[in-house]
Amino acid sequence: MMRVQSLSEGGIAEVPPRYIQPPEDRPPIHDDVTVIDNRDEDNIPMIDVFGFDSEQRDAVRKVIGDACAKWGAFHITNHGVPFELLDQIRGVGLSFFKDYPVEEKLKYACDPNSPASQGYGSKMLRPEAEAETSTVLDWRDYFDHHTLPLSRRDPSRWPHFPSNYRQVVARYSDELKMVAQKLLGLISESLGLPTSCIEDASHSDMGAITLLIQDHVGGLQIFKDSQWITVHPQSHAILVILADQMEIITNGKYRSAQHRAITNSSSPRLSVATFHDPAKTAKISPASELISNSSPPMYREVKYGDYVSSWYTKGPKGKRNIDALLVNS
Ligand SMILES: O=C(O)CCC(=O)C(=O)O
Ligand SMILES: [Fe+2]
Repeated sequence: MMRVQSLSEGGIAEVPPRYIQPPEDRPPIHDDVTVIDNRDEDNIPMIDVFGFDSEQRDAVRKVIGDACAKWGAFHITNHGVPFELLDQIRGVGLSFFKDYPVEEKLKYACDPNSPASQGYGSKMLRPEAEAETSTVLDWRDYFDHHTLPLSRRDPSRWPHFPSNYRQVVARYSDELKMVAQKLLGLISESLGLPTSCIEDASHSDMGAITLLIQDHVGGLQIFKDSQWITVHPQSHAILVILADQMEIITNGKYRSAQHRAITNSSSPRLSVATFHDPAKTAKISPASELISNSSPPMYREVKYGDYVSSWYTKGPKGKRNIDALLVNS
């Protein structure tokens, strides 16, 4: 089974064509470092959430609402997750990929035939896509963990190396779940919805946001106002990215942020993303409180599980998947 790491370390002179994006999807190249820089005032908002202190709630809710409407993504600080835990999760992740042989890691390989299967993987082509030369693969390997609800958590499926890996992943996912819940409450309230609205709609614990941290290498970009904005690494902040279900529930008032990660020719890069998703059985539709004659529903109702299936069939290109639910499409 192929992994990008084996290709990358195998002494090849050039990246195989299968991994190269078409010119229109590539960032411009400056001095051999493919990073677009942007002025500070254009950069993604940095929001102090003051430890989710109730005294600051009104003010924090307001800035979060603005960031959700304008950006669909923002950094938060004073989130309560210990810095040492952020460093530990990056540390065990990097060590897993860097310090152990691919053969050992393949013992945790994900099932290439089932979407979002837990384990060590890299994007591969389904047999029917092999012939389709337009399909581009991601130049990355990943490890997908199912962490919550606890009924889905089976740490024996997670790496046993480095030795603290499982313990750190469990602690990290528990902490990040609390942050996600607090953020979803604030985001609901910022639209005048009940605090629990987005949680209820999801039926499980979560709405639909991604919390991401990256290492010092950087390369993540967010698409805003027809340009790609580089998200500079902030070692102790957490990046919040609104996902598609949030755009549906808020009837487009808040947008899901299109994003991508670009590679460079000198350093490997690590990021850790936690995905907070509705239950597969949850029906997602615009919140009734946000619907009126002047603001008719923008999206049709969808069962989250069906949305996930269509996402894996079509792949994550652009916003195609959510656009399929537009009422006026
Ligand atoms: O590499 C990154 O930081 C982006 C990862 C990402 O967007 C994802 O896994 O959905
Ligand atoms: Fe993503």
